[in-house]
Amino acid sequence: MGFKGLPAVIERVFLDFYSCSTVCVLVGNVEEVAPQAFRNEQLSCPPLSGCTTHPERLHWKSDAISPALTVEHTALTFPCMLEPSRPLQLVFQDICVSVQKRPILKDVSGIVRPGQVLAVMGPSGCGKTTLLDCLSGQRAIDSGTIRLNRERLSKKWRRRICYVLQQDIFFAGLTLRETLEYTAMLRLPDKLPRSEKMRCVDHILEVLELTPCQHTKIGDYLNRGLSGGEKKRANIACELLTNPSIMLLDEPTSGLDSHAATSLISSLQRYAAQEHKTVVITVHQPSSQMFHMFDRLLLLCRGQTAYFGDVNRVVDFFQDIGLTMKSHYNPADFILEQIKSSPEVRDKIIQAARVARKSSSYPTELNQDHFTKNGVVMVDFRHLHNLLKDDRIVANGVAPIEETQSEEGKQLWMETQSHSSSASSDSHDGDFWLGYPTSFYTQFKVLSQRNFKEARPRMLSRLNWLQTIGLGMMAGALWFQLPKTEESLHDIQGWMFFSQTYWMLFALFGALSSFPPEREVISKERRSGAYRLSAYYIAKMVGELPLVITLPAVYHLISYPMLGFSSPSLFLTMLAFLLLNTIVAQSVGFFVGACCMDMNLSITVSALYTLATQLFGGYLSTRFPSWLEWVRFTSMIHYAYQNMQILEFSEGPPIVCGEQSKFSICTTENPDGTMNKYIPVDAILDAQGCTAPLWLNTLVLVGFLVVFRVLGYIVLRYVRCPK
Ligand SMILES: Nc1ncnc2c1ncn2[C@@H]1O[C@H](COP(=O)(O)OP(=O)(O)OP(=O)(O)O)[C@@H](O)[C@H]1O
Repeated sequence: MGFKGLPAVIERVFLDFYSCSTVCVLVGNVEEVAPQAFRNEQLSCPPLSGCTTHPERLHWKSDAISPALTVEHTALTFPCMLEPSRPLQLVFQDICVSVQKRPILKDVSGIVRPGQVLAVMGPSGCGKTTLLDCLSGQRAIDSGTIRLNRERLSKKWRRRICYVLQQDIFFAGLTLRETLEYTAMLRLPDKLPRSEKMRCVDHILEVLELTPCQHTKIGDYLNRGLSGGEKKRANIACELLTNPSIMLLDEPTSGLDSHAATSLISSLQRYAAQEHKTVVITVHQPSSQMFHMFDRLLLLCRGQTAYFGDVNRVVDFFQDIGLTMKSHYNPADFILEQIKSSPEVRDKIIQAARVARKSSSYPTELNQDHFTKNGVVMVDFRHLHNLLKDDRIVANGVAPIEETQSEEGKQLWMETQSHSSSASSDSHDGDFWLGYPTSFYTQFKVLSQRNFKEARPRMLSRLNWLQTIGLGMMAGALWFQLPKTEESLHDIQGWMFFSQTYWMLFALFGALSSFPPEREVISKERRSGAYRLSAYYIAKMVGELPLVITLPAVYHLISYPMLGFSSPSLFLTMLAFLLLNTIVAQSVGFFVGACCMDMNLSITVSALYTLATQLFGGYLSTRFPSWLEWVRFTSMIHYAYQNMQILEFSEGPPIVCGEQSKFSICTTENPDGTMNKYIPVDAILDAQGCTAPLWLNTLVLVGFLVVFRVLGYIVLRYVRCPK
């Protein structure tokens, strides 16, 4: 097989700005030719995966044996080596949803083809968001069907559908670019090199005109960052990155000025047309210019279809039932006014929409029996097929369309054929679309980096540094160079108890407050199938670890030597135990934060627990009513405090007995007639009614750590899982 001249063609294709996403149509023996061709050319970017590793994805004409290899390309505008996403036709039939027996959607049907934009309009509360929730698979429907091409919507499609929510949910402290970079690292497949992922980010920023503000923080109501419109576009940008087949956007234009809204819809419309995406947008009151950018319109009225069809025919539809629009009037305003005018007019419109369903121009895919007639699947793939033919788009699983008698261009696929083609398409891109896009390791790495970056300004804020240094100095000054005598014993224990309690509560409440804002982002990302919960959870623990131990370490560094430094090894051991206790308390904070959706409730629960754990810690009181004795064993401060005492009093300088000692060991003579000069550590602990050794206390603390972290995971996994 000769392919002289090919290098130039390939080079041209690949050096094009859109090089790496160019869909190649190789006509020839692809198994032999393509890999060799791509190998021979030292391409500036790794070869298109679809061309090399998945030859079946190519538009393949085995009978077209050409002496020269022909390479054609389409200007798909995704500038990186993403898998070409398979165009999907979205068909929903007779969707019914009710909440507490109140119908929210009633027999709502529609169809959107690849390259089309469907606008869902209607008065507030008519069910637009509910419909998008259903189409994204995030809300169960009572009856009806939702199909992508010919297959019913199921969980496996979730990564092909992107759902841009009405709310803009982000980490406020990250910049726009950081947000997009982390999204790209998490949601684009591992086989794409980092440089390619960054190219995708650059491209999306450019397409959505976000480049000038890429280094601006997202911001929130306290710290201003991106404007409302920029946040909206950032929201869309995050979803676009994954190159989905279907885009659902809930009111993307709300809060934007008329120009920004029109320009956004225009970008989306161009994007849908060029890249054959299926787009559904809910809008409230579009301008006339924006209205005409949509291809199809679904008008909802109290959960029922008031119109479904071409945008350009809606005015005629209203005219046919005697509702005439004045010239130069915005059709969007006109139809919404009619729908809201009076119950009679409303009923008339809904009735007319029902009649229209029976007309011959109504899409046949929306007929009840379309997908099941005679055991065959009838799909109108005319549009898809034309796209494939005209634009040389090669879509996974759509390529082997066999044209039968093409009455009105309809394709008749035997069930068996369609299934085999589907199976192959699903299997060859299964890793990306059906499994997670990235490995556990990548998810863990990226999420821990993101967690560190996001949490650092919060946990190591200037205020926290000031507080820590001030507190360390204050504690050091208060307990400065205490003599190791029985008279000072209570004060030394005071430093230990205070240091333990303060840092444990600091970590607990820190973990608690980090959860509510983070949970929204995590739920959104998990719903879209971006990563495993386990990867997030472990990454959160690891990413925040250096942050949670920094301040207690600084405090210890300042206050402990001021208290009285005896040896470096004791200093380090005390530090290690202080940090262990802090991490244990953080686990409790994770658990409570995961359990309680309500911040007030979680603060109340934590305050109760921490007060109890302090009271039973062994410093404030050593005598407990017998029926409350057991509570001290649930107090993490009890174990932490015991450990500090064991270390300090056994490894450090011994405590000299007081003149009028309350310890019997100091007042009782030894058998050899001598008196004890020092108070042994056991005697100090005995006085508090505790004698557990260091290893046992440590084991219990580690048990607290493991149990609460595992419980936190179980709660997030099974109780607070995003719907
Ligand atoms: N989980 C729910 N519980 C109770 N009512 C609900 C629930 N979900 C939706 N509804 C009700 O269903 C109706 C449709 O809500 P939906 O959010 O879909 O409307 P919408 O058309 O998107 O409104 P808007 O344009 O104001 O955003 C509303 O009356 C809403 O109160």
